Amino acid sequence: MTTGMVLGKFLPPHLGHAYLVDFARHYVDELTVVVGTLAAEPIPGRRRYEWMREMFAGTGTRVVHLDQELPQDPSEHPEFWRLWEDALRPLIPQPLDYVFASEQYGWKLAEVLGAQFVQVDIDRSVMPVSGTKVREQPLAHWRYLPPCVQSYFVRRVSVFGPESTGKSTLAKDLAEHFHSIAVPEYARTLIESQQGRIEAEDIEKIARGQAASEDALARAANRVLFCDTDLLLTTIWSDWLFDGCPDAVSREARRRTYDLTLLTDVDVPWVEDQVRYLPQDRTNFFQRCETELQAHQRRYVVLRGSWEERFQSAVQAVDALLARTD
Ligand SMILES: NC(=O)c1ccc[n+]([C@@H]2O[C@H](COP(=O)([O-])OP(=O)(O)OC[C@H]3O[C@@H](n4cnc5c(N)ncnc54)[C@H](O)[C@@H]3O)[C@@H](O)[C@H]2O)c1
Repeated sequence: MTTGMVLGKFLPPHLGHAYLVDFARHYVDELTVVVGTLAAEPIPGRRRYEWMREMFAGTGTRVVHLDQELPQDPSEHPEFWRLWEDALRPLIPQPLDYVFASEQYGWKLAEVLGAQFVQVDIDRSVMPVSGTKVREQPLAHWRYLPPCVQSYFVRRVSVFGPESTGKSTLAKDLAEHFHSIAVPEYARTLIESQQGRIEAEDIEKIARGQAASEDALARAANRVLFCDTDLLLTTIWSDWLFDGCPDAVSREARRRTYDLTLLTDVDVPWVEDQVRYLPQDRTNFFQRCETELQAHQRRYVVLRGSWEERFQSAVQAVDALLARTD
């Protein structure tokens, strides 16, 4: 039986790393992937370790987490190699036959661990991507990211506002225009299943369903996810209808962040349907929406005018968002 090891920071994991790990696991019988992380790095180590576990689940690959604060380059410490050997030995099989890497340091690392070095793609010619490039411009390297990592970098756009102002249609139209997807409004699903009734206890179910749907679809989006409403709007509805909102829902609403919010104004005709509550209060509701967006320091754009004008303003705002590199 042959054994091997891949070591990396995976900051974040991308398809170049996936190629290296897949190569290695097809080369040996038993592969260990060591996810080495430092506390000060920009993406939490635990998350990277979980991503790598998810990416190779069911393949027989062992993924382990090394979160010791080790020097990162031989120039940083006179005992660099001994420190790394001591840290790695307890995590890897004995004996270790092969070390796989696309780095020159692989030669020395293999020697220290008593293994042979297998060089994979030093020039990164198969998957021309790096962690630095992904962190600098995640959207430009989208196709090199696995779905779990895409969901971390996806830009979230919330379509927000009073009822009957075209939110659902706009979210779907935007999704189509940007070749992505829209998260449907979960309240509608729930309320329709109750023949139009809503009670205070439904607020938590609505919030849970909305959040679950958003998180599920974040993995399937193409760079930008359009959310037909979000939990902040659920808290406003809860206040409006039931004079208060469960703490858990308010907390979760504060925790969730959006890169852009499109606030739809009420200068369009009212359309009646089963899931409608406040025809006479749309203007007040709109004002409350704007106040809450400001209080939560959300970046937002108000959409006004005809359906076409709203759509064009929304496209412009999303284009600007996708062009941003921050
Ligand atoms: N610099 C050294 O001499 C040295 C020696 C021993 C250990 N280390 C430590 O090893 C750890 C891992 O470092 P890292 O920066 O190599 O991790 P990394 O996450 O950048 O890379 C992990 C592995 O994937 C390979 N890889 C990256 N992009 C690839 C692509 N597009 N195609 C194919 N393969 C690709 C890398 O070459 C490496 O072998 C760090 O903690 C580092 O300090 C460094």
